[in-house]
Amino acid sequence: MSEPDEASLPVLQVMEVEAAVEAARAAFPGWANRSPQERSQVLHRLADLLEQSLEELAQAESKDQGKTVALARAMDIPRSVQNFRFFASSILHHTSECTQMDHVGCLHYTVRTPVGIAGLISPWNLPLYLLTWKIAPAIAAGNTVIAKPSELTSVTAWMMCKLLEKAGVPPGVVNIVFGTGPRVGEALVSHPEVPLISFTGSQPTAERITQLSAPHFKKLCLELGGKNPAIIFEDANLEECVPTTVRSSFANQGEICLCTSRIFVQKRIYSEFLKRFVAATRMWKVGIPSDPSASMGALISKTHLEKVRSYIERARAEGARILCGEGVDTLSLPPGNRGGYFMLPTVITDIKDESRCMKEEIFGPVTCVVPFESEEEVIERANSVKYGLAATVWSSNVGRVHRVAKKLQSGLVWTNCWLIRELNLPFGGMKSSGIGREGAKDSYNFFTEIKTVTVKH
Ligand SMILES: NC(=O)C1=CN([C@@H]2O[C@H](COP(=O)(O)OP(=O)(O)OC[C@H]3O[C@@H](n4cnc5c(N)ncnc54)[C@H](O)[C@@H]3O)[C@@H](O)[C@H]2O)C=CC1
Ligand SMILES: N/C(=C\C=C\C(=O)O)C(=O)O
Repeated sequence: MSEPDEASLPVLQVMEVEAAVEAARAAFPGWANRSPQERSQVLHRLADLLEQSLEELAQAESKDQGKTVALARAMDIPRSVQNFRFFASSILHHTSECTQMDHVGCLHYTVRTPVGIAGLISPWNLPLYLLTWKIAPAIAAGNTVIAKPSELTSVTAWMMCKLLEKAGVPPGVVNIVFGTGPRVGEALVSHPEVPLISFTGSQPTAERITQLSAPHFKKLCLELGGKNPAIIFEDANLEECVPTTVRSSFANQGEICLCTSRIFVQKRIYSEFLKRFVAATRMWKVGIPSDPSASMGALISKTHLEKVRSYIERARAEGARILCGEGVDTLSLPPGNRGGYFMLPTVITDIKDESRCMKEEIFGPVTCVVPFESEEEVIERANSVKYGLAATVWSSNVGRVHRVAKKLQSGLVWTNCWLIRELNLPFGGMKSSGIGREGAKDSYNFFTEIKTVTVKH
């Protein structure tokens, strides 16, 4: 067969979504009727196979995305394995509600059933990690899925496809479609037989998905960006706070929706914190992704690198100070890698809360540090952006930690730590950071329909 030409590619990709819907529709009754135990066994087998391919997958993820192999090996692939193991186990433990109305002789209970064909769309920053975070709960609950990884990072999804049959996933249960958002993503979102969409990515795309889904009243779970504050009180343990805040700002090149990008430091410790933070940032080595001593690899694309750099330029033009990183320090790379999309982790200060660098998601290795005086003031400033995804609070005062956590408009608050994940509990954001939550019970609720049954006796 000859290669398709450019003009026929969009049509073929949309036809692929149609074929995936047919396969998912055909597979649904058989898969939904299996017991949770049977589905659980299949998920465990898939987890085992992914784990056996850990090194190969980590190398591929790094090559495709730009992150270090060390991070893919320690975080992305193990978490993908854990996603399947976790939902293989949690699906066995759900219970339903029951209430009685003895005065009218009635018993009421709820039943849950899988929704049908789930549409899953994931981004490029944590490719297999986020794709499996959606596939695992969806199929554990008895749905069939059509999953679309980002067109920028599709390789590990394709590698996983080759393991599905071996794991015993019946044909048609997991369908992975490849292609761009406007072509393949929209064909999936607009399809009348796909009643549910779980999406992680940018706010403009989420808006488009919401518009396309509206005529069909689809169930939506949208996990979007953040402009995450770190609030550092004067009684914080800086020994722990500084290295963790460097990690929370620059892990995965700052390309995690949970990364810190606004650091508020109480005035009394501001200079001391800045001194230590800048020194620790300078130790955060940028290197080629295969370098085991590198903390950070390359950004995802030239376009993205330019976007991230443009924020630094903007801050400079506004009179902010760049303390380290881009334009201040020299990036040292082997000659063959100098054309890559690398940049140094960058710390900005003397910047106003109204600056776009303090308001908009940059999604790169850039963080701003500003001082604050009081608890009330910092809560108001932390909440003054449109996002509400993740915050960190650093203090040794237990009462304050609880008080501040409660007042922050944020779906997640980590105190004296960052990115310690409890997969049982709800994950997601408020305000423009999205709608819906994922996690053991929340994912189960999202990927099932509920029905109330009343029995008169
Ligand atoms: N979780 C997060 O918070 C993420 C945030 N971002 C933010 O978004 C910015 C842009 O990154 P992108 O990769 O362009 O994100 P994006 O939102 O465009 O892409 C995410 C996924 O949505 C798909 N998609 C794009 N347009 C679509 C449409 N019209 N219908 C259905 N699916 C569609 C893409 O193909 C990809 O699989 C980043 O610079 C960053 O600020 C990006 C990735 C993850
Ligand atoms: N959704 C994202 C990160 C999630 C991390 C987790 O579930 O642990 C993101 O960066 O887009």
